[in-house]
Amino acid sequence: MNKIRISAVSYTNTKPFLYGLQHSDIMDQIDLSLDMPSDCAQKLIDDKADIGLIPVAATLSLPQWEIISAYCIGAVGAVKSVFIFSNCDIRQATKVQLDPQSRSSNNLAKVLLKNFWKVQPELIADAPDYASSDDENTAFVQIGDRTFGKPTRYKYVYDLAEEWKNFTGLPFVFAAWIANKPIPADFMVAFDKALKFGLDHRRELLKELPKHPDFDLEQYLMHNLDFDLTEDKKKALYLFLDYIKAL
Ligand SMILES: C=C(O[C@@H]1C=C(C(=O)O)C=C[C@H]1O)C(=O)O
Repeated sequence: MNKIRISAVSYTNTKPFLYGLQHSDIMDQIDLSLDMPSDCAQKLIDDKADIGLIPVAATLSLPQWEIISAYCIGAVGAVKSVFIFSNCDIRQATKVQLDPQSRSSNNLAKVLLKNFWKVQPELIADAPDYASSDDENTAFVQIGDRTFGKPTRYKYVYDLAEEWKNFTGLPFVFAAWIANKPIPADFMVAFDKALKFGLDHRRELLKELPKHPDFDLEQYLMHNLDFDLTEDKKKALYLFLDYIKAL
């Protein structure tokens, strides 16, 4: 049988899932690659992967897709790794530079700017150095491990999962395990069992991970990230997709 090709996110947020997969027999059935989120999405769109932990915003570019797991990369309140960093209040920003590695958070920023903050800064998708600008009124989106320790460096810091909660009262789903074709049911059961093993062993995993001097990894993996794809998170996911379609 051909191996099932899986693209997972290469950030710390996905380490519990990797721990579970690497401690299970399912590794023999899969061909696993670790990619930045925008590439996870592109691999599923180009049919270079069968399953991806993809930014949920990218489902809008897939002709066929199905959620195949009860787990996700989500948050109920502040997530601590998805931000708009700014030197001015976001309502005064004239430009917002987007993170090329992101699909969901760039869209979340757009949804919040339009519907929550009700402002229309210029959105820049391909800034040569998107995370730095001399201009006081240029803000930027950034996701993942590159944000660790950064919130103290900016005058205005917006945690986008927290702002979404302020806006909608709902949790948020950044990425979900999505397939672009039917996947055998017995594989899905074994896959979720492996993911759950990883989540249940986060304390063991934490002992293996390098320490960050200015970031609380334990708080992040145990509390800020919320991995259960609950009914409320699904509701938030479909609401988010509706907001993106209306941009
Ligand atoms: C919480 C995070 O969620 C992520 C954000 C994503 C996006 O913006 O497209 C995609 C996958 C997740 O890794 C993060 O990266 O920090």
